Amino acid sequence: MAPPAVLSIAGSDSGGGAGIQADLKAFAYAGVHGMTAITALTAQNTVGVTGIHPVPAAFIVEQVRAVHEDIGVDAVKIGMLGTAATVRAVSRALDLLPPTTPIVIDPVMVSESGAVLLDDEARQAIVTELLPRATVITPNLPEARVLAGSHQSEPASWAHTGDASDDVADLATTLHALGPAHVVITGGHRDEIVDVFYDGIEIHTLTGERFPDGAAHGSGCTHSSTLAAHLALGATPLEAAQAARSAASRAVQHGLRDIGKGAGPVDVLNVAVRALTARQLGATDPKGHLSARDIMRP
Ligand SMILES: Nc1ncnc2c1ncn2[C@@H]1O[C@H](COP(=O)(O)OP(=O)(O)OP(=O)(O)O)[C@@H](O)[C@H]1O
Ligand SMILES: Cc1ncc(CO)c(N)n1
Repeated sequence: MAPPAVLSIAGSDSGGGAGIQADLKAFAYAGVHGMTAITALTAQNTVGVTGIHPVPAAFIVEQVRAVHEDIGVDAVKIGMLGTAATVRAVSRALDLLPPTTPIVIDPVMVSESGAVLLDDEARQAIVTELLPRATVITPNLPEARVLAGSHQSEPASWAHTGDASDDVADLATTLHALGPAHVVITGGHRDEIVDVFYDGIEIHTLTGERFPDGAAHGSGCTHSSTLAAHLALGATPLEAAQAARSAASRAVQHGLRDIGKGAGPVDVLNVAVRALTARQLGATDPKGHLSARDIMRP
């Protein structure tokens, strides 16, 4: 039987750490077929973003139409949007899909390296046009504060610092009132790594080990894509959020610290390949960097 087909509507990261490049790896790790509708090209590496080239609105819709008409879309993950025109195009594109299609929105605002990936008008458009359509939204703590209206986006202050005074559960409730069916506030920006899940009734805290942040570029993209994949596979939103937390956390644990001069990319696939290799061949490469081809060899 064919695996579910999951669509990422997101930006491209030329450095291969975040954006659609991370999303496709997360889809492969989850065992679903990944598809993409690219919203913007970024010229990006581990240190910064040197250029952003938005895709014309009509062409964003065209990409979604193409995959919907032939392949079908079992769940959607939405990442970097950039401009209000793109937000509106994505909203139009979602109108093409059956209304029951699970939609996961990661309201990407700032890259790990500090670059602004969403302008002010687009932020407002996300709140009015997209949040009410979401099955799950997955902001990190600074994004949650901005969406809740309590903070302006101030990239320089978005360091990974803990903020004990912030009541994350209250924030989740405030965001839920904006229309999404479920809210996950991810924990990467706090001292303790706890994802907070809210379904409109109960708060659940998803705990786990914190690994050093050295190679966490793409953790949020890996998280939201895994979540969408598991919804497509039939998991409940809470189960999907747990699977997403676990995949993102392992991807940070095995992140590639030696790639680039900044925060290295997370690595969700290599984890899977190593695990398979160890199980199937009873051995791993001393460096642990095996390709899928290596494990397919007779
Ligand atoms: N250092 C870490 N150790 C373990 N898990 C982590 C770590 N950092 C992030 N995570 C997990 O990764 C997922 C994404 O969280 P995070 O808050 O980092 O997203 P983000 O800030 O949107 O990511 P990005 O940096 O890609 O924009 C969450 O499930 C979170 O718990
Ligand atoms: C294209 C893209 N999407 C998302 C992020 C957030 O990590 C990024 N840095 N780049």
